[in-house]
Amino acid sequence: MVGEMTNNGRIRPSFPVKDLTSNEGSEYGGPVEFTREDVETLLHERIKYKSKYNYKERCENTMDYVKRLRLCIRWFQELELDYAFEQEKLKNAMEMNEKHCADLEVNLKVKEEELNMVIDELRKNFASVQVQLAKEQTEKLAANESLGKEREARIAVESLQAAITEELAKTQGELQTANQRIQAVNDMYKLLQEYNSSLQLYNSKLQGDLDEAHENIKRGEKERTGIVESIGNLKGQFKALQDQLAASKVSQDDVMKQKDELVNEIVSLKVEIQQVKDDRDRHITEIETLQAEATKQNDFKDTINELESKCSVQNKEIEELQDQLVASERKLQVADLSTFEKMNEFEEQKESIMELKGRLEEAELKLIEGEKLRKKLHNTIQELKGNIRVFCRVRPLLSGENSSEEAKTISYPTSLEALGRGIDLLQNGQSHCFTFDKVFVPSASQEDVFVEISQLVQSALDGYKVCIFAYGQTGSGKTYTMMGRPGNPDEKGLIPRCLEQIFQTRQSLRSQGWKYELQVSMLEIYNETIRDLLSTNKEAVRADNGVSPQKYAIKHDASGNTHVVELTVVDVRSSKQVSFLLDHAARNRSVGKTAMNEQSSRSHFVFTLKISGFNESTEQQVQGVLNLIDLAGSERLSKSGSTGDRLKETQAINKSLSSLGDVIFALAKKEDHVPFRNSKLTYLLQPCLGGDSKTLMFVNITPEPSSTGESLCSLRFAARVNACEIGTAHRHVNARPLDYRLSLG
Ligand SMILES: Nc1ncnc2c1ncn2[C@@H]1O[C@H](COP(=O)(O)OP(=O)(O)OP(=O)(O)O)[C@@H](O)[C@H]1O
Repeated sequence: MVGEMTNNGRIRPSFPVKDLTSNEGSEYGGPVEFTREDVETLLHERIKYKSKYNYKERCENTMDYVKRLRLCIRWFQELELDYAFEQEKLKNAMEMNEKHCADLEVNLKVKEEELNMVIDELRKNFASVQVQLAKEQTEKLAANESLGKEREARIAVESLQAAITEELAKTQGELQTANQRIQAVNDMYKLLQEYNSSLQLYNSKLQGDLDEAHENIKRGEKERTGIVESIGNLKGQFKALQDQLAASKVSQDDVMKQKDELVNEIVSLKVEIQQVKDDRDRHITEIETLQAEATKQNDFKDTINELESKCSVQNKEIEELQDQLVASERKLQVADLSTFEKMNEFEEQKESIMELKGRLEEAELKLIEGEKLRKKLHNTIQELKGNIRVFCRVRPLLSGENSSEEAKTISYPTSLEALGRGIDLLQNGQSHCFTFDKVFVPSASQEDVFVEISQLVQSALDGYKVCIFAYGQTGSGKTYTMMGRPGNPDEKGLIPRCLEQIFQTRQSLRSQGWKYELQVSMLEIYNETIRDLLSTNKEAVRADNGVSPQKYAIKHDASGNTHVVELTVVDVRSSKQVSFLLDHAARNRSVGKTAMNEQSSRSHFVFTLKISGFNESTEQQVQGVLNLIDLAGSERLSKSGSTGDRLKETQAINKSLSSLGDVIFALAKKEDHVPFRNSKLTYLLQPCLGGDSKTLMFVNITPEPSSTGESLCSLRFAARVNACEIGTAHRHVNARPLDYRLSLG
C-alpha cells in the first residue's frame, strides 16, 4: 500500500514530498520517513531551475536535492540499522524458540514415552478388563442359564409336586372313602354281631321261658286233671248226696208218715242229716274252694293260653329271627369277603401312598436343593448388582386387635415368581403389590428369619462390612425381630442368634488356624444425641445435653472406617457375655409408652461387632464389621398421640428417618451430593450406605387394618430402597496385621 510500511506492526507516515522540495535539512530534524514511491520520486527527480545559467538557483536546488538525498540515505541507514537490530532480535528470538522447541521436543518425547507406557498399561488393563468382562459375562450367562435351568427344574418339580399332591389328595380321598366304607362295614358287622348276640341271648331266654312255660303247662295240666278228677269225684259225691237227699226226702215223707214211728229214726236221721249237712257244708265249702280253685284253674288256663299264644308268637318271632340271622350271617359273609377285598385294596393303597410319600420326600428334597441354589444365585446376582437387600416381615395380630376375616388387608401371592417374595396390600379397595427379596408371613418363627440372614453373618466373619437394620412403624415388631422376647429362648432375636453363630463358627475355625478377636459397642441416637449404652457411668448415659461436643463425635478415616470418639468398647469372649451386655444396654435404652406401643423405642439402637481374624498358618488377616440396628418407629404425629417431650422425640425420629430416605434416594439417583451429614444416623451409617457394605433392611409391617396407611408408606419406602444400587461390597483381607481399633464400618 502506498505510504504504508510496516515495521514491527508500526505504520510509517508518508513522506511529505512537497515539503521536501521546498525546505532545507534542519527543517527535517525530526524523524523523517520515506515510502518506496518517495524514494523513487526522489531518485527520478530532475533538478528544476528557471534559468539554465542561474547557477545559484541551480546550486541551491541541487543542494536541496542533495540534502534530501542525504536524508533519504540517513533514513535508509537508520532503517538498515533498525533492520539489523530487528534481525538480531529475531535471530535471538529464533534461537530461543529453537532452543525452546528442542526442549519441548525432548519433553514431548519423554511425555510420549510416558504416554506410550500408560497406553501400554491401559491396553494391558483394558485387555485384562475385557478378559474379566468376558469371564464375568460367561459367568453371568452361566448363572442365568443355571438360573433358567433351576427355574425350569423348579417348575418341573413343582408341577410334579402338584401332580403328586393331586394324586395323593385323590388317593387320600379314596382312602378316606374306603376307610369310611370299612368303618361302616365294621360298624355294621359290630352291630350285627351285637344284634346276633342279643338275638341269641333273647333266643336262649325265650327258650328258657318256653321250657319253663312248658313245664308250667304240664304242671298246670296235671293239676287240672287232678282237680277235674276231684271235681268229678265231688260231683259224683254231690249227685250221690243229692240222690241220697231225694231218697231221704222220699223216705222223710214216708218217715213223716211214719213220723211217730220213725221219730227216733228221724232224730237219728236228723243227726244223720245234720251230719250230712255238715258234710254237705263241708262239701259245699270244699266245692266252693274247688270252684275257686277251678276259676283259678280257669284263670291259669287263660294264662296258659296266653302263654301258649305268646309262645307261638315268640316261636314265630324266633323263626323269623332265625331267618334274619341266617340272612345276616350270609350278609356278614359277603361283608367279610368285601372287607377282605377292601383290606387288600387298603394295603395296596397304603403301599402306593408310601411310594408316593417317598417320591414326595424326594421331590421336596429336590425342591429344597433347588431353593438353596436359587438363593445362592439370587445372592450372587444381588452382590453383582450391589443392591441393598430388603426383607419384609409381617407380625401376627396381637390379642385385642381386629382379627375378622373381612378386615384382612394383607395377602401373599402364590404365583411361582412371587411365592415367598410378594406381598399385596389392600387399601380402600385398591390392591398394592410389592416384591422383596423375601417376605416373612406372621407365622414365621425367629429361627426362620435367622436362617435367611445367617449367610450375611458368615460374610462378616469373612471380612465384609455387614449392616442389617429394621425399619417400620412403631409397634410393627422391629425390636422383636432384632432383640426378641426376653426370657423365651425360642423367641430370641437376630442379635443374640448372630452372636451365637459367630462364637460357634469361631470355635470351628480354630482347627483351620483362625483366631478371632471380637469387640462390641452399643449406642443409641436419641434426639440427635449419641448415648453410650455400655457406659458404666449412669449419669453420663442419661444426660442429654451434658455431652461435650468432642465426646461421641463421629469420625470417618481415609480407609473408610468410622469411629465414635470415647465410646465404650468391650472385648467379648462368649455369647453369654454379650447377652449380659445386651441386657445392660436394654436397661439403658430410651423407651416410652405411645398410643401405638406399650414399650416403644424412642431412639435408634446401633449394635456394632468388630471382627478381627488372623490365620496363623496362612498369615491372612480379615477385618469384618457387623452392624445391627433397631431404628426408632416411624409414625405420624397425628397417630402417635405425642405431646411434650414425646412430641420432640417423635419429631427427631421422623427427621432422621426422612434424612435416611434422602440419602438412599440420592444414592439411587447417583447424585453428586449425598446428604449424609443431615443427621447423626446417616452420617454414622455412611460407609454402610455408601457402597462398601452388605446391607439388608427389614421392613416390619403390622397386619392391623387401621395401620394400612402406615404399612403402605413403609412398603413404598422399602420398595425404593430395594431398587437402590449402592455398589459392591469388598472383603477386607490383609496379609499383614491390621490396626485393631474398633470402627463402625
Ligand atoms: N413376630 C412376632 N411374633 C409375636 N409377637 C410379635 C412379633 N412381632 C412383634 N410382636 C409383638 O408386638 C409388640 C410390638 O413389637 P415391638 O416392640 O418389637 O415393635 P417395634 O416396631 O420395635 O415398636 P417401636 O418402634 O415402638 O419400638 C410386642 O409386644 C411384640 O412382642
